[in-house]
Amino acid sequence: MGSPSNQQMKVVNGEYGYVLQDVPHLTDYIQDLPTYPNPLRSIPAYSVVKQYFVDMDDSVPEKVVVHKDTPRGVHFRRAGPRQKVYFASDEVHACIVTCGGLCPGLNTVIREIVHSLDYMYGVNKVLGIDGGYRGFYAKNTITLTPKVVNDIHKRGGTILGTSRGGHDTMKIVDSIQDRGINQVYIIGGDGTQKGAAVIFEEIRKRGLKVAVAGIPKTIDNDIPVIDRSFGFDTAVEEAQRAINAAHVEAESAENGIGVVKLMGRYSGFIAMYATLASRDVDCCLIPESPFYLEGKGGLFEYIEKTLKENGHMVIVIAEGAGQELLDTKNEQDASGNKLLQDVGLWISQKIKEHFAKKNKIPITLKYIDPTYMIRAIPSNASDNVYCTLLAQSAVHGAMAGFTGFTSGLVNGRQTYIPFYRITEKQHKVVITDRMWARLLASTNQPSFLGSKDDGVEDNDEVEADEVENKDGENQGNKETGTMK
Ligand SMILES: Nc1ncnc2c1ncn2[C@@H]1O[C@H](COP(=O)(O)OP(=O)(O)O)[C@@H](O)[C@H]1O
Ligand SMILES: O=P(O)(O)OC[C@H]1O[C@](O)(COP(=O)(O)O)[C@@H](O)[C@@H]1O
Ligand SMILES: [Mg+2]
Repeated sequence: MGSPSNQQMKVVNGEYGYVLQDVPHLTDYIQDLPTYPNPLRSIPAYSVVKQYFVDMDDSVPEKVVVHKDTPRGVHFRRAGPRQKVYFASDEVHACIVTCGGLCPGLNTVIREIVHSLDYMYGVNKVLGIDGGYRGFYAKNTITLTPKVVNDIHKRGGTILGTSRGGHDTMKIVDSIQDRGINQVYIIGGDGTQKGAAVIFEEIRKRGLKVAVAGIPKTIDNDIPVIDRSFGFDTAVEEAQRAINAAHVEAESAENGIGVVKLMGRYSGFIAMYATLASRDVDCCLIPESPFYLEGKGGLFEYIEKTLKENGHMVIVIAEGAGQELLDTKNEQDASGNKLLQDVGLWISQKIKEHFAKKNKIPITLKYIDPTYMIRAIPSNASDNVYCTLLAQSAVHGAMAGFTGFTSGLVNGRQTYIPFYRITEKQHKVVITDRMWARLLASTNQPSFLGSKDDGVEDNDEVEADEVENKDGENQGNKETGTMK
């Protein structure tokens, strides 16, 4: 994707260093659009809520830890229903698409978009696009009604299907135009949101009255700005089952070692949180923290020491960890994501070889790979509520005429975030933050910083994040009540 256009970069500067990184609005490029009173006013459940409508000037700060002399900093527009809407109920023809890898909660988001459109705004023309972006021009659509989606939150996956690759901007926007769609809800990760940004750009160029709303999806929690991604909480919880199994197996054998691989292509949040939650893990390996096997301060030395002291151990490894140590083939998936080698299998083999060579310590190693089992389950209670808020915020935003935005939780508040902030970088664990230090303290594992080629100095992304995270604690993206 090229640099964001001026339309996408709407910045408002206020007093005392206040900055609003605003999102585009249909009126930015279409003049004299009619407005309508928000139909929520006449719904009994909502009409009793005091101050139900969000004030036009409400915004949410990106950083909540401040000093007395620092400027007020970057803010995002607060999400929620507005007094006026820019679509009449019977004028709306919405569509929903899910792209990229699976994540717990996708069906809940789909359900809640359909329900919010219908029950809050009286909209009953909603299409599901089958099989990701390419479904816009290559497949049939699915008619979505509250009845059709009523039970889907109990199922894993996405009832719409998903895919990688196949993003053809012109064909997608042609299809949107030909079908008379005027609200597009795009659920997906970093790749998907980049695709959404170019779709928005083309729609704006064509001058179409079409609102484009993104809902951030990533089981890896690798999307910046937002507190955490939906499905992450579920993934951490489900990972406990695999870790427990590894621990039981390891404990039951002499010199038992349990190895658990968890998802996390570039960001090790699932592994880090699953480790912190479990307390049975002796070593957590993530992509952000390079490690080495042999010699002083290396993994083998630590395994030997742990087996001697405890008689067993559990290792959690994120799928993207240690890839630089493997024979990587440089292959990509259809979306351009690097295809990874199975690091869990590799490390299990290396450990077995090491102890076989030593001949002194017989070990029993069990390797557990629950990655796709974790990804395919329905979302837990807390993620279900979170998905509902994300979906409702997206619908309120599109109805209010906002476009080119991702709905996201920032410091515990729902906001509208411009696409360029979501796609500009990946959110990663900062290994010099307190949260990683807590993990090292809890597992007692080596930091692997002793090696001269530990890679930390060379990791630009980590350094950039470190600066960003000065007020943070390596959780979602900053200090919040949700993920401390
Ligand atoms: N830079 C990009 N521009 C346009 N579309 C993209 C871009 N990167 C990825 N996509 C599209 O977004 C979709 C999902 O991307 P992918 O990386 O597979 O998953 P995720 O969105 O979960 O990161 C795919 O259909 C892919 O073609
Ligand atoms: O679904 P695939 O193609 O097997 O890819 C697996 C990848 O998908 C993920 O689960 C999520 O990645 P995306 O958010 O990019 O879809 C990664 O953790 C994992 O590396
Ligand atoms: Mg991705």
